[in-house]
Amino acid sequence: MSRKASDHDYNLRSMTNLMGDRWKKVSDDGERSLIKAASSSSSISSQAAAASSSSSSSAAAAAAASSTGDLERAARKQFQQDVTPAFVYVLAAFSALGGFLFGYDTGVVSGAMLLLKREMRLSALWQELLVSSAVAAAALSAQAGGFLNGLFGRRVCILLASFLFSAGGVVLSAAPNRETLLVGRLVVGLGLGIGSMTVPVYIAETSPTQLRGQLVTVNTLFITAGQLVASIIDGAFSYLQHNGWRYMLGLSVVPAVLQFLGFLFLPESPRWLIQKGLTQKARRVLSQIRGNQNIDEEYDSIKNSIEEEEKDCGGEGPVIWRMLTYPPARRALIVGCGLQMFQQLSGINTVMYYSATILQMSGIRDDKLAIWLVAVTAFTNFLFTLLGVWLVERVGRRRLTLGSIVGTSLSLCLLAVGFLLSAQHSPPVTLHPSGTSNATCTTYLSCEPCMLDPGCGFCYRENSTAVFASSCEPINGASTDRAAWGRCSNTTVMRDHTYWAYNFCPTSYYWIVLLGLVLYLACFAPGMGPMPWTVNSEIYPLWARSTGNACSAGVNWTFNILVSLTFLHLAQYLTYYGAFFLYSSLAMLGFIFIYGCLPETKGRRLEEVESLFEGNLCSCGASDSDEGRQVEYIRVKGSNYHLSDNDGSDVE
Ligand SMILES: O[C@H]1[C@H](O)[C@@H](O)[C@H](O)[C@@H](O)[C@H]1O
Repeated sequence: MSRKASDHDYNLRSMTNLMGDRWKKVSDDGERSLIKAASSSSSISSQAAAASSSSSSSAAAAAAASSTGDLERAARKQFQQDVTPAFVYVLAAFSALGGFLFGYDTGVVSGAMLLLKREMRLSALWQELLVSSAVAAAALSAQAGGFLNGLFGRRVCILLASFLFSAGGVVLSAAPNRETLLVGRLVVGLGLGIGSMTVPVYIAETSPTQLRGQLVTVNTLFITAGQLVASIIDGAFSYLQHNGWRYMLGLSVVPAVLQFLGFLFLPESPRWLIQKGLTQKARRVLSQIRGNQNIDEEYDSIKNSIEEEEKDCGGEGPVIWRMLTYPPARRALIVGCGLQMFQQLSGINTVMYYSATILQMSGIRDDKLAIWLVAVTAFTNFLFTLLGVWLVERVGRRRLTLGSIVGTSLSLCLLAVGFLLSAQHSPPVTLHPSGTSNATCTTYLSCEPCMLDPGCGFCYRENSTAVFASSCEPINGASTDRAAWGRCSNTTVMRDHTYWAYNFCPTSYYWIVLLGLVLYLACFAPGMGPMPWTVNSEIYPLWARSTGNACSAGVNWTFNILVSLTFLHLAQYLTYYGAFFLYSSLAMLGFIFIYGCLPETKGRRLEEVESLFEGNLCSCGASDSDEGRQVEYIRVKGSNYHLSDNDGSDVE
């Protein structure tokens, strides 16, 4: 069937001629109203039908638009109004509170620990336990989340996660001793695991195709917002030496309760309902979240795909076994877990954690100021994730991830070069006091080996041109913020220009490291930060979606903990530059993996994505050419969408 453009239609073919290279144009100009849709003619017909059913306002809007640019803008705006009822945004926002809690609870603990270790006299082991227990619990509970999602649905799991976040927050803020703190962190960790795997799935399953990438990416934006707010709260309450940590850890209860209350009223995912045979309810929910659109086609497509899946993949045994033995699902699982693994191996959490030190290297030695500057790092991460939200539906997941990981790898190299130059020009130790309890520290000849020894720190004076009167001294017990004795045993910043550097060396190459840090965040945050979550929410067939996301979220948390726990040892054995060169090479490996294996899912219905994994695992990259099979539709002036294939011909 050939769709004719009405008199009022804007002819896409002539428009694209006018534009020359349409793809470049689309990504160059966000206002262009070319919206790509999947190639299935059925999906097109329903979208077009839906669009034509509410056309009167669009005519008025477009009539006012006189230039091509205005027409395109009007078309895009009208399209979004017609196709996306506000309810979808409400759903996404309440769900993404889970992302916020993810970011807040993982971010706030470092600031809380600074106060806690003094007040509760925590040993290094207990500090490590309190930080890592939540992440370890998350890695495990993500697996349980997969099972619970399949059994009770997305909504119940989000309710459970927000309940755990709230309960954990209350326990933490009221904790009388370290054992109770540990229980609180474990409860929060259980919430983290379940929430982190459920929220992206729920958003993906409720969003319309053309907005799905953006809305799921908003969840990662909320993660970075949570990290940003955590760093601000850490900064603010660090002045409250007594009980400040109770507020830091307890404040997460607010968004958690808000999410819990919201989800008492929000609906279950229609896809899960159809899978469970609750078809009437599913239709009601679909109508509710699709507003004035005709839902028949979407409903039928989900239902058909479930029936087909049951025929094709309805083998016996646990879902994970069926996934491993059914090639398309197995390939999707490898891609999903690989993406999450490479996200963490690119060192994001080390770089974020280490940013305070990098900033101290740049000459900011006041601890309080360094805490605030961590908020600047978190803000940069947030800002560039926002760029990712804007780019994901414009350039697609594949290109965004590839570009991001190349940039990430190069900026890690730059960071490493900065550290290498700093190490090569490390200031010498000029004073060697004798007769002290820790003889090893006093034997180091320069700052670099002294700084890399976890038991020692560098104490020095400096004027505008050089470092002098420097010594390597043991730390004061478990505390790393001052020396055990001598000039640096009082406080971190001395009045007479004597400084204590625990995990950095004074260097004039700090600007390279600082540049590396900014470039790293600018490259990582739009792509490698959000895309692993976004892609995982889309690539599994419905029967395998909960389990697939549970596994990949588990991989994310496991590598998160592995990378954080090994960083200091890595730095000790390989030095800082060695560690960052290693992360850079791992990111390069990640590039090869993504180039070979990640297909483009943009513009495809969730039910259509499985077909992308039907070839060989590493021929997915070829799916860039799938764009040749996609069509674009645009609605301007009148009531119809004009459909055109990539070669400009009308769609049959
Ligand atoms: O996608 C998120 C995000 O990039 C965060 O900044 C990071 O801390 C998480 O580990 C990651 O999973």
